[in-house]
Amino acid sequence: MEDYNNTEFESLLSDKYFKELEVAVKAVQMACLLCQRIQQSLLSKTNDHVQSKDDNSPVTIADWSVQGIVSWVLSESLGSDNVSIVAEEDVQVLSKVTAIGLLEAIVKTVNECLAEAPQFGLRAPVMALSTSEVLEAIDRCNSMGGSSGRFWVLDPVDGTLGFLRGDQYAIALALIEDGEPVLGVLGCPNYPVKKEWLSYHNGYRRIVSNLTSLSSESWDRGCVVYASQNCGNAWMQPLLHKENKFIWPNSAKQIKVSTVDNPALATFCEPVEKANSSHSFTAGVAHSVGLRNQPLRIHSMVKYAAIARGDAEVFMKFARAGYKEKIWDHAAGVVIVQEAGGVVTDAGGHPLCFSKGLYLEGLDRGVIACAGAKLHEKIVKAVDASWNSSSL
Ligand SMILES: Nc1ncnc2c1ncn2[C@@H]1O[C@H](COP(=O)(O)OS(=O)(=O)O)[C@@H](OP(=O)(O)O)[C@H]1O
Ligand SMILES: [Mg+2]
Repeated sequence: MEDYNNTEFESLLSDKYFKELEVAVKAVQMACLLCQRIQQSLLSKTNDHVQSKDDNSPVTIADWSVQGIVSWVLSESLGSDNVSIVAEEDVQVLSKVTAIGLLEAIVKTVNECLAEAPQFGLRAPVMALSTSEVLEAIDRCNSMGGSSGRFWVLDPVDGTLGFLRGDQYAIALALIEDGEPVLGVLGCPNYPVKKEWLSYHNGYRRIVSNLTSLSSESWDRGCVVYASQNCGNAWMQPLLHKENKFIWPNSAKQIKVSTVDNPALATFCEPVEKANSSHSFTAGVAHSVGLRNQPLRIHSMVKYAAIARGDAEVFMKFARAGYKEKIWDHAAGVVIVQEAGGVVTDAGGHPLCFSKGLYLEGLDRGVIACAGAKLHEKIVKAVDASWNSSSL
């Protein structure tokens, strides 16, 4: 990881999407702070057994509120006529009479968060947004994607389980133009900026910081990683801390994938839940290439950030037959890994297809992201060789 360098950032300054990137990074930074607060209050309750995403759960409030603020910030800065968003959550749910309490909590959370906009160099609403204005912002997230024009893709809280467990989750925002992801921004509110902290479970890091009154700054909790297509650079910024002012692009550092190209020396990264990706299949592939390291299991798209930052070399996701991968679970991560020097394809070696609506249509078996082309070629071959003997 190298320090921020003006010459490299020049390539972004002249980038076609520079304005969009700046607004997207600021919106995701704001959303990260919102999610950190909600996750903190969730974990400080005696309610240790929260394991579901019921209608009024904190993660539901976080999901909708992030959708509201990202949509509002993008529209305010870029013009609402230019903003079309595909997002995970279905707005119909909020129109139900039974959702009144939920809606009140969302409006409050959105307004608290938007009041902080000036800290990020953005305009806050003149008056607190009304319920109908919040609903209007959320309702803008009704695009169905497609192969032409521009649309944003948002996963407001990716890795619901990680969020509920006090572990990793991501806020993922990408811009797609004519079917191609051109910008990717991943907010990782619990992913440590310093690699040394990675070997400790997030719960442990939290306990240590409470016991020793280490502030979250001391272990640099949380970062935003981002990239613009064809810039050949990807960047990481720590999350903004209380009272600080966000200066674009404050303390951005360039990130690069690992240089390890021998699969036997690589670290594999995969979903935590074996229901989401076959652990036995990926263990078989790992074994076949002589890999000895334990897999790094991380909730959510933070896995893409881990590859882009060089914390792991291979990310594989092989869902059960019949499951269709969604575009919002991959778009941001793909741009970031590719610009950091990595390669992302399906198991047939084809690029992921973001132009056919909400799903990665035509995906061959699963997703493979690697730190470089040589390593990728070897992993694709190993997957092919293991596939026929697998039960997937
Ligand atoms: N059965 C199944 N198979 C594959 N993928 C699934 C499945 N169910 C859900 N999902 C999607 O996976 C998203 C969570 O990503 P991960 O698989 O990386 O999560 S985890 O590490 O297992 O927690 C998760 O994103 P969120 O819903 O935003 O959390 C889902 O979109
Ligand atoms: Mg998701």
